[in-house]
Amino acid sequence: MPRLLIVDDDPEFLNALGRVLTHMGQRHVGTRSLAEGIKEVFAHPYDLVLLDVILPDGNGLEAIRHFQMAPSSPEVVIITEYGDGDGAELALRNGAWDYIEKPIAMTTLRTILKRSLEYRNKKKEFLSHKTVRRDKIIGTSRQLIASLEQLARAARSKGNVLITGETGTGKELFARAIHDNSDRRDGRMVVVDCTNLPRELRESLLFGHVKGAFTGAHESKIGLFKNADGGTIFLDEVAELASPLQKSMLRVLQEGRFRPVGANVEVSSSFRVIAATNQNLRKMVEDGVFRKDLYYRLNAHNLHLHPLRERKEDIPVLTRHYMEEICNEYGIALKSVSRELMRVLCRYTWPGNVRELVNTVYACIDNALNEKIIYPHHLPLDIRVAVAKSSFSGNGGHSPLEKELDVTDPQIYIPELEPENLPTLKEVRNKTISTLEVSYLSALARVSCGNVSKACSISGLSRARLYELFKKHDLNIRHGRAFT
Ligand SMILES: Nc1ncnc2c1ncn2[C@@H]1O[C@H](COP(=O)(O)OP(=O)(O)OP(=O)(O)O)[C@@H](O)[C@H]1O
Repeated sequence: MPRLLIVDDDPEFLNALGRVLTHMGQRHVGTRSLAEGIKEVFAHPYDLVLLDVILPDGNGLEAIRHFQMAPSSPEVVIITEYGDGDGAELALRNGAWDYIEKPIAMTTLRTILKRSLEYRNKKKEFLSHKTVRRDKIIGTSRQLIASLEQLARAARSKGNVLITGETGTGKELFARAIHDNSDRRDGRMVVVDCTNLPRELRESLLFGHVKGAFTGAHESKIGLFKNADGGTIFLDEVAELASPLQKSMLRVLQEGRFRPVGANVEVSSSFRVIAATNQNLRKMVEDGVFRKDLYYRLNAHNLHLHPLRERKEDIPVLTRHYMEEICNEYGIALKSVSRELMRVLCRYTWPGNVRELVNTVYACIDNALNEKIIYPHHLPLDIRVAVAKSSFSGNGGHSPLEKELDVTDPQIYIPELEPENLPTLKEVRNKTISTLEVSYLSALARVSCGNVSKACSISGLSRARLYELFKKHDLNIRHGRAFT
């Protein structure tokens, strides 16, 4: 049964909401400050946190990520007395599931609980790899999980798929995953780069030809569509298909039959099409430069991949994954990523998306030579320049994730204080270190997916010290994605 945590400093509201939840049969716990709430969520697994905004020790909107970093990574719903558009935007951008105003109508509460818990179950299913083998697809952001859901749906169905997204977002990677998860996985996935089809040879490349069909056709040859028989054909950059080809392609897609160049009879092939584009194909249809009928044929399922700048949460995990992979490829010891470097990576906008990130990791490793830790000065100059420029552009380029990584930011951990209650420096220091450790351990549990050896290698901690720290903070290591 799902567990809910309420964080609200108003005892009356806490009691009233608690009674309603009990009446609904929901298990719940109430806490009255951010510190208490964060401690609770790190100590026990929760599915949903109902979080107030104005709390005695800080602002709930700024603490959303801290709750989500707990081992059970709960969904967060913001509940506020003073709702406004900016707060709602900030809440959703910081990863909240929803933003609602008090007093809360029973129906609203019911709907939110139902939807968020349903979403959470689905997410669990995807993350546990049971419904879809995600293979090399790395990332845990909400956007990536949504794309994985679309992937699973597309893989189960027989319809064609159109994958959209900017360059380097992983369209080909997802196409392969759809094929590998579909019932055509034993057939081939044939890739056709539609930008690169030589004009005079394109029909023969796609549909094949018979001997003597044209000068140089010394042998009969089957084309790419026949090669994909029983499998999948991946039309990369489909927006680049020349108009005459769009017409023949439509026919092939409709009939599953085509005539090789110079042949008298048609051949058939059973294939499924996955097409990809970084263009706005719908707009091209409206502008009359792409066939509407072909567009609808291709777009039985649409899978959209978000640019990396909209899912910065994936940057650390992708960076570490490729750092490990490339160090293995080079046969060198694993290099670690400094916090400063990660901060710069999270500030950059990644116009070339994951491909650019992968190339950047290569460049950093090359530039670091024998150094064990990668720092910002190992980055390619253009990235350092872009980030430096953006930090003078008003907001300092700070993303919520960057703040999250900046675990030493004292504002996060020192509550607002009355002058007469100012604690000693030692007390503040101990509290800050303690909060920092809790934050770090939970992040560690998440990035190492519960693998103790990996966690020790990332953190530089011995096994004994790792367990000691978990115990010290009363974190239950058996829960959620904690260590096994
Ligand atoms: N979620 C991801 N996890 C791991 N690697 C990824 C992910 N997304 C993309 N990549 C990697 O980024 C690189 C680019 O991916 P891919 O070629 O699939 O992008 P694309 O969208 O097809 O690009 P283009 O539009 O330029 O053809 C590849 O090395 C791929 O493995």
